[in-house]
Amino acid sequence: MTPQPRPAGTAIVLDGVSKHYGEVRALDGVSFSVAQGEFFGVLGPNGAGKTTLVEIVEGMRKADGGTVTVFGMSPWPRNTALLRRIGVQTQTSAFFTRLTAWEHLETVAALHGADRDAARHALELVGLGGKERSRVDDLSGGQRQRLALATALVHQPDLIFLDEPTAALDPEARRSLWAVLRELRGEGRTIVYTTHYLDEAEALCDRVAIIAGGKVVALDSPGALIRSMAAPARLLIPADRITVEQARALDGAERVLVEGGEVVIETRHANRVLVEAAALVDMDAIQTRTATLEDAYLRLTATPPPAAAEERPTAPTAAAGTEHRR
Ligand SMILES: Nc1ncnc2c1ncn2[C@@H]1O[C@H](COP(=O)(O)OP(=O)(O)OP(=O)(O)O)[C@@H](O)[C@H]1O
Repeated sequence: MTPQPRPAGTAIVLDGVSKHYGEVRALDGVSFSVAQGEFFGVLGPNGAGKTTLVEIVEGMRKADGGTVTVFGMSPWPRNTALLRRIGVQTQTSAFFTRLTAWEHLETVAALHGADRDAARHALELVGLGGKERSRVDDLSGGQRQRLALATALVHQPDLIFLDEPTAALDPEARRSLWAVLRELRGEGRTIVYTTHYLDEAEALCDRVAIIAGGKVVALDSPGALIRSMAAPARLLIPADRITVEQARALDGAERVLVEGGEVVIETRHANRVLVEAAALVDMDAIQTRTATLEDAYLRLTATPPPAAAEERPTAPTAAAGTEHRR
């Protein structure tokens, strides 16, 4: 995404933050900071500790150890000076369901001490301008998601927490919400965004923290993470155009798989393999897929197989270096 000028300063600082629930160590010495104006993603498998982390920063949970500051203040105990600077959108956002979308937002704006113009701005920003007279009850799932976002934005907070804001949206609605999120970033707001949609994190985030087992296992821009993991590119060639043996013989081919009707060649030297493959197959038949954040994420969060598994007899495998997936 195009870099935008950022407001100077740091929005969030975490230093050695830990949290236990009984025996469960949900967070274990988490330290990082988020700059003002940054679009910051928090990624990780189920149970990694993302919600716990975000709730601690929001001031909804107390950490057991370490320190947290948001705009230089501690969010715990509940800090009312911070509340007006923070907007929170969750999967379970509460609505005044019997009101219209406009009445709902106007009410939320009034509770925050914001004016009607702010409510109007939030409604337009999320693309619900045409639905202001619809009752909240009558909105579709996607429209409710947008209203949840508008509700989090109505008081024009400096720092916005988004929890899977595009969950359950159709592809077109997702893309149009991406434009809204980019606009928020363009306004210089800081965004902390939790998601399992890695394509979305790659498209939107300046940096992402990948959390696994309560620890930060990686933190960088999506591009830098992809490069640092040296995840291979994939060349896809229809299986009726090239044999697995021919593919394996190409200089630079590291792994060859058959997926559906395609021979898939994984390589960190895509150009070299492409030139070689083009001598055997029409170039138009070759599709190239470069590595994505999802590839890097899967490598970073891969759980090693249990030790006992090594002692189990191994199942017969396909030819070395070749795997078949269906
Ligand atoms: N209130 C709680 N009491 C006990 N254990 C909890 C509580 N909340 C979370 N945990 C545990 O703490 C760990 C981290 O949970 P958390 O909800 O922070 O993970 P998460 O990354 O947000 O997961 P998900 O992606 O599934 O929402 C998990 O093992 C979870 O079972």
